[in-house]
Amino acid sequence: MTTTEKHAMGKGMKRKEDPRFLTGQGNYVDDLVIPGMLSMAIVHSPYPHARIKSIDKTAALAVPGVKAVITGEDLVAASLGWLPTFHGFDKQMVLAVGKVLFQHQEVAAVFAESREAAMDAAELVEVDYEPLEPISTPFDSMKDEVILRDDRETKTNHIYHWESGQQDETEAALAEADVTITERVYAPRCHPAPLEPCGCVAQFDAMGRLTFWVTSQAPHVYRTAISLVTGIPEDKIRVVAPDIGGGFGNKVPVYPGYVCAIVGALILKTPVKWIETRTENLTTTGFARDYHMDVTIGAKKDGTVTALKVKTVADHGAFDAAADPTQYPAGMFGIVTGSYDFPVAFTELDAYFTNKAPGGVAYRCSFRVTEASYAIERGMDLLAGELKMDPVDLRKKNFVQKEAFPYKSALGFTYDSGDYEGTLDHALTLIGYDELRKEQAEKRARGELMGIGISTFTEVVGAGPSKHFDILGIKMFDSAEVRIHPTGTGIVRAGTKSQGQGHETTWAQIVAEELGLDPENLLVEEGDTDTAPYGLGTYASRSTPVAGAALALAARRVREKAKKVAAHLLEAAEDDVEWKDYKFSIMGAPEKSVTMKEVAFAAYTNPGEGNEPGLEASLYYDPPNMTFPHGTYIAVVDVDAETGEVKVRRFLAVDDCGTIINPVIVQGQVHGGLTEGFAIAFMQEIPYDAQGNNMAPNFMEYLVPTAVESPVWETGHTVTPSPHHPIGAKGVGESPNVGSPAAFVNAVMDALSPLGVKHIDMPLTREKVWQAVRDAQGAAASD
Ligand code: PCD
Ligand SMILES: [Cu+]
Repeated sequence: MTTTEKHAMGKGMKRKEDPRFLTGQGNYVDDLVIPGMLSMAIVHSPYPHARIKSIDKTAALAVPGVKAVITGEDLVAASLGWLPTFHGFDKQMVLAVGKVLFQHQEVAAVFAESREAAMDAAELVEVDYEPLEPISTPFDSMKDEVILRDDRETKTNHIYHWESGQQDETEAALAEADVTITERVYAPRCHPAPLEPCGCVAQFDAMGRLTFWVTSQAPHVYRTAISLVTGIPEDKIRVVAPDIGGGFGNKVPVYPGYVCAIVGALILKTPVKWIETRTENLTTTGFARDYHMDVTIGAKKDGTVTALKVKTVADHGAFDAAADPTQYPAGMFGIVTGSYDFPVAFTELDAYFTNKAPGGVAYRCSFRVTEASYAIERGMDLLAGELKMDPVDLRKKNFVQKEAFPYKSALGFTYDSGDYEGTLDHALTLIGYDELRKEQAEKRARGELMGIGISTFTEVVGAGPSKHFDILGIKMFDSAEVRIHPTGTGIVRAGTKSQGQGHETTWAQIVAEELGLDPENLLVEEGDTDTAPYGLGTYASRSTPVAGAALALAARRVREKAKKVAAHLLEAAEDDVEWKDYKFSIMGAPEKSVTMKEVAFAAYTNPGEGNEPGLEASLYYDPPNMTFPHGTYIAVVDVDAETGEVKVRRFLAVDDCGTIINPVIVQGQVHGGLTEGFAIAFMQEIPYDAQGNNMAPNFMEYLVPTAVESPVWETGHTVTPSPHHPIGAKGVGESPNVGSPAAFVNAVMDALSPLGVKHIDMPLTREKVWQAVRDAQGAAASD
């Protein structure tokens, strides 16, 4: 077996990056130390809503080692008071001016010789606040009794209205339906909480060129954004994202701290480092979800669905800093019809300001896909309950059929491919569904609460075709560069940036497969804007669908060039040379062949007359469509009626992400995402009390499950390639987070259904489950 075959596509090659991580030698932003570097700390507002009467820097400046304190007014004077938000509907204050709008909002920045001095001094910045009435729900906000943003012309807390689909037809179909269900389901405000918080180092060199090391999922977009905000010419900016300890969508937006660090480095003429604390990460940077969704489904008696309506109220916090593509304020929420063939559908959304932190990032979700998937998968279970049908039968009855692809959904997406029933059947066999239902019936007869929850989700990932998708006007393509050295090794660069996903391995595998080289000897480099081709970065599971395609096509371009050199070496006409079994050979005479390694050497030493020397290519890829991964997830739970405790006894995830590049990495992605989905379903929320206080500002309140709490994950897969992707691959990183919350909740609701409990909003904490059981028993007793 050749090294290519050993490590090629579909093989579970060990992750090339792991030796560095496993031996503690990763290179994170906080590892960077530059002589003379200052540390920055931020002053945060204790109030969710207050007028700033004055700020006194005197005491802070007196702390030994403190070099400067800047406030919002200083930034406004330098025309740096506001940041553009990604989709361009709003702007965000860098440091508060006039008013603070959420608890923990950034008010001032302190620069000092040590982190300790900066933090001590931050506590001594005296801000005189006049507290104002806070608004902590969008339902209060929509009354417009208090207008939160006086900087905006429109005197309302309403940010925007978005809708999609056929309203009249949907209403008519719902009116005619034999059965309808309707339920408000809430996707709670949660937080990606990467283990490494956000941070940066800003340094200007003697020529005035800025190098900015930062925890960024999208370094090129940062470079452009920094240039647009600060006026520094883009060629005078280098953004470097070194190793990143998890991103999960949190490291897509540009944050106020970054602007402050750059300003500090500029005025103090010395490098500045800023590393967030855990509390800063949880309270000020991109939250996720916070969607209140009214789901209505209409169906015939036999279970055939006839219409879907979803009306959402979205809480965007103090600034509309949601990280969504420009033309998609509610992201890809239009995927809410899921895996089901709805003849008509209508969805609308209204977003409001509140005195809560800004964000609305795509936490392991291709922009609001998790919310949409949760809404439809809960809705289908509620409908099954209403019709007294098995949720499996109801789903099978309504699946988009395998033959129907490409399938145009009622909300306008063209699904590329899928085999929903095949995947579901595979999952039912793997988990032994019929046996489980039998066991459940026996337990129910004994009064025990066992539940089985299903989610058969469809996702949309790989933004995107540039005619529809852009961020700040920058089209969402991606890029790759492949350069092969004389000895047949090489360097591969892409516009993406791994935060733990394993691109150093999978990108090498894609190129190795196309070129017949050893992926161990293809160095993958991402994240440095001085060297990587321009790309939109890694989030929304777009890297494999977009950059993965660019890599395969760039490698094929290299192969085309190599073919000319091969023809020269084989003394044959180019047309008589073919690429087969990872080698160039003469058609009909396979014994005459040359390897890519031989061709690479010749490309630099003996390319042949008229052939361009060297062996490299770069390519920008604009995908024709997105990819639509799907899966069937099944959770089995036991609920203790006495304590409200839920035990996830089994959890099976069968994913279909098209062609698999590395099955071990895919399995790791699924395990990680399921653990996050489990946390979201059972323990994680960033709640605000009625006074606007953030009630989960640290890991004592915001719970992250360890291996002890997490269930054992069972996995499986089916393979339905994407027809338009050069290697047939779809994204997978987000699927487990998108598909699992509904499976967990459906399982708990199935367990509680004998008591008549229909729905509980996440997180399904012991208290909530216990309370629901008690309420149901109380209601039964008083009947
Ligand atoms: N078919 C297939 C697919 C895929 N793959 C693999 O897997 C991974 C992933 O992929 P994707 O799906 O494409 O994705 P990406 O783009 O790369 O990434 C992103 C994602 O990813 C995930 N995962 C992870 N992991 C880790 N470790 N870390 C992190 O941070 C993270 N994050 C998360 C998130 S959240 Mo967003 O951002 O929210 O939107 S989105 C996201 C890579 O490596 C690849 O290559 C394979 O193999 N095959
Ligand atoms: Cu989302």
